[in-house]
Amino acid sequence: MLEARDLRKSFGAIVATDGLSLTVEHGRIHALIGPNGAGKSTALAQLGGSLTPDEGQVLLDGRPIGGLDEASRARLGIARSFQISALFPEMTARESVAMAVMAARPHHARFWRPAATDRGLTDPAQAALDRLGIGHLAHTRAGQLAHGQRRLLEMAMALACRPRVLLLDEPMAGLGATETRSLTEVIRGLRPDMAILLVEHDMDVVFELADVVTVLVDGRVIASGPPAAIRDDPEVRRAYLSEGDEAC
Ligand SMILES: Nc1ncnc2c1ncn2[C@@H]1O[C@H](COP(=O)(O)OP(=O)(O)OP(=O)(O)O)[C@@H](O)[C@H]1O
Repeated sequence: MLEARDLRKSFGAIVATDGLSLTVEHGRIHALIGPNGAGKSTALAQLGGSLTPDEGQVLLDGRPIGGLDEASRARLGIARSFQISALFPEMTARESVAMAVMAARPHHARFWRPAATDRGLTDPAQAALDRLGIGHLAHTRAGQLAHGQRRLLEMAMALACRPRVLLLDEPMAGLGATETRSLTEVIRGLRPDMAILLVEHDMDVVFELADVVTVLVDGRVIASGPPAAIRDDPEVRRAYLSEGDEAC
């Protein structure tokens, strides 16, 4: 569904993406792992459209989308977790999600109608909050939510756009054990409906959820395949897994 073909991206002398090719398929969770600075976030940014590759192609359903910006890709169904810190803390959870729904609509000539009262926006927003188990927080201001609740709100905002492809950059970062458990179940529940690319440092989560694991080191793919094969791959163990979590 979403494909990267031979992507290359450098920042000065740093080669952050060095010929990355991967395919994220519908109904599958594809994890992208690797040590610090391996190029995971840079790869995600190129797929999401916030960063332009120096070379290579990004394709959705076989069609090149490299010329589209992040907003245009979102309208095609590629969602990325929003950064809640960039939002207004005064907005309620439901208003925040309603804004995300509006932004993802192809024809959002709705500015004359407040997002907070437009049922066409608030109903899907409430449904997304309910799906993540935070429906009861609909009228709580984003700035008053606990960290774990904010992460769930970010996810609700991404889901409210009914994405076909979901790009997740470290969704478990900063979550406690219980929150990690519940977000893992949420992501598992999304699998049948979309293609998911997951960048995550928590290896328990990765190996529990992923159908395919791609390992990046210095911007290059050193291995890609089913979790069991990746876990046993000697090069992966040497480069990454055997170094433990502190190598993440
Ligand atoms: N905007 C930028 N300008 C300069 N260098 C950058 C920029 N973005 C990333 N880099 C560099 O590119 C390399 C890859 O970074 P990236 O953040 O993609 O790695 P990562 O695998 O996501 O790391 P982490 O696991 O620590 O988040 C690193 O060496 C990083 O310092």
